[in-house]
Amino acid sequence: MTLALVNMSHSPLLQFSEASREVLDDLDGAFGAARRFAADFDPDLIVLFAPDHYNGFFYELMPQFCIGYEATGVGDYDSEAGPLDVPTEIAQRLAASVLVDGVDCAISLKMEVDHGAVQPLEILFGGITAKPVIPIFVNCVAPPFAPMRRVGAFGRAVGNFLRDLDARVLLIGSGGLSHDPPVPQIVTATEEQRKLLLNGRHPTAAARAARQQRVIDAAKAFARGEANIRDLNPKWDREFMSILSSGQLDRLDDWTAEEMAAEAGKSCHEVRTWVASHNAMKAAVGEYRSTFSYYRPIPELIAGFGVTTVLPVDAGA
Ligand SMILES: O=C(O)CCc1cccc(O)c1O
Ligand SMILES: [Fe+2]
Repeated sequence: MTLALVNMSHSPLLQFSEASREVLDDLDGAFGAARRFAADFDPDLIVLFAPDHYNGFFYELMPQFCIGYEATGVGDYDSEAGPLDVPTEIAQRLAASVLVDGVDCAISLKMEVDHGAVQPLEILFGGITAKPVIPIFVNCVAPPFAPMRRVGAFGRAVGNFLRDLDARVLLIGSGGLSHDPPVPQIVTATEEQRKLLLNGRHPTAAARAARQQRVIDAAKAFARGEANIRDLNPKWDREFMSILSSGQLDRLDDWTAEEMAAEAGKSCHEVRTWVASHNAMKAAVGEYRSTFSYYRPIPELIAGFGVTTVLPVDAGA
């Protein structure tokens, strides 16, 4: 086993925003650093912790964690559609091992993934089939949420399996830090939104376009300071990132979902992918160190945007 980790925020607004050249160039610099890190590491396998935004997982049956044995990109926001290259046999052994380790985890023989899983693969590797990847869904948008200590335990169970796997594995955690994009909420949903949240699989092109346009318009208003969504919280984001880089992951155990959303917006729960992946890293390798870290609050993307790369302490300089 040899491990490396990349955590990165995502935003489908990257392709649809009015962010300035300066902002996009700055962000591209961070993507470049993460891309070089991934290329240097040259993984045999990617283990990708990702949220879903009501494209593959719905309230009809909402797990907290799900390991994909096969997976397909749905192509929202022009993200790449089609099958991922999932090594099914390893995914099966991973799931069995996580269960034996004491964390109840769903499996999917036909997972559908959205920009949350696809965007980091596109940015780091140029596409969804460039490398074998095991996608792992972590519920980050649909309350109620697993307690943070459970997210940690899940990550460690994944790490315990990877420790004994004979492969170079790149862990990825995908998702924003503080942010509050207008994803429909079950408690305030209209009749039509309720249908989407319950089982909105495979919407018509028109329905998808309308839904996405709402988010694109909200981003433009937010950048002008006019949207009715929660502000980004750079202080919270920086503190969260410094806890992860400190290695003291148990400091996150008692964070409650309500406090997190109150401080950093409803979609800040996407940090659960960072927490799971860091716990996996720590369980597999022991001490780790950050080798690159970028942060910038980017309202045009509705994202406190972070990019970090991490190696085991004993991996050399
Ligand atoms: O329409 C959606 O599905 C939400 C899109 C979205 C926007 C900003 C940051 C994100 O992380 C994100 O996922
Ligand atoms: Fe997201």
